[in-house]
Amino acid sequence: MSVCIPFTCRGNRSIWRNNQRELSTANRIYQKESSVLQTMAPILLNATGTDHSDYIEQEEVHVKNPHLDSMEEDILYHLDLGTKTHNLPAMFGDIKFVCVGGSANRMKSFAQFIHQELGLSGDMAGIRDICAGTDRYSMYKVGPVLSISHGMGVPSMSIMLHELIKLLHHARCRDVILFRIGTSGGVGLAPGTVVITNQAVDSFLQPQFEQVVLGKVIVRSTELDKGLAEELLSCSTEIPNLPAVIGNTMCTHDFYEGQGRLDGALCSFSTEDKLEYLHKAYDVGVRNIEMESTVFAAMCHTCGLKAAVICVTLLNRFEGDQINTPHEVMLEYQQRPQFLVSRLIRKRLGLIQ
Ligand SMILES: O=P(O)(O)O[C@H]1O[C@H](CO)[C@@H](O)[C@H]1O
Ligand SMILES: O=c1cc[nH]c(=O)[nH]1
Repeated sequence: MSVCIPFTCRGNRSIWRNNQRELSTANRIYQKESSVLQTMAPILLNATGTDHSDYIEQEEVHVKNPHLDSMEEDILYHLDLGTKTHNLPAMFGDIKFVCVGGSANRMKSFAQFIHQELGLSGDMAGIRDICAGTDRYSMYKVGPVLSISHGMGVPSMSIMLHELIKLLHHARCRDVILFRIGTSGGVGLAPGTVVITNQAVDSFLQPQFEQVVLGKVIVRSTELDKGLAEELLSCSTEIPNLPAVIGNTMCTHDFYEGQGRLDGALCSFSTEDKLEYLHKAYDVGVRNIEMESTVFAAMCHTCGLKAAVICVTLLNRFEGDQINTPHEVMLEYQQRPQFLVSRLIRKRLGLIQ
């Protein structure tokens, strides 16, 4: 008996509701048979190849770690979840869309917004933070959508993603799509423009993510799903006042010097040096700068997960460094990636044309 209920992304709302009913029946069975289920994971835990095509054929969530196979229990420490303490297939088995963003408040607002957008019943005012037992990340589940904060920078995103991908794997999720909905500095774009990432590049403008492992550098591709990016761009044309482009996104390890800002506590370069760097980035297609896209793209790509990065620009970096946009305008800007992702989700669920 598997609790992984087939889910048709392009199906309609009633299919999803039926799946909810089946899932809760399955969960009751799970509670009786959890020991049997422990041995039935359909996931290739011990996949060790390096070629992405080794993993992409089945649309399951692949964990590339053979050691997990022999662990009796997996504690997802920073999410305050675990395989023995929580019935992960019951709690998360129906997840199809995962939206991540830096701020805990933004991801709570997104959960409330998507609840309304999906036309679900119930009061969302007191929505529960699934990770409330830890103050590292916040997580909300709304039907087939999971909304999670990741904090700022690559290490924070990376820790969250390790545990999120294991969570999706333990929960036996299938056909999951991940979106990063964030903010960024624009390069040659009007503030408020949404950039859908074509390629995530590092500070050397290379489409790769470098991780130091046992004192050696491992390089991973930051390829994102081109079809998904085009689908998002097409959704943007259906939403009024939502300027969007597809462009490359530079991911840095710092907000100030690392992004060529002249206004940090330290600055070792001139205005001319800054502009030369930003123009060099612009010439290779960079249209925005943020701080997590490379590790997000690399980890999703390696694990065979479809992913997209959608960040609104808060300023045009050719024109300045300080973010002085009024608070209400900033809030409206931050909602733009959410509107876009919501539209795509509703289309995929068959709720709108
Ligand atoms: O708005 P979020 O998602 O936090 O993303 C951007 O904003 C933060 C810097 O202000 C960095 O995390 C950067 O990537
Ligand atoms: O300039 C900016 C704005 C938001 N986030 C960034 O990382 N950089």
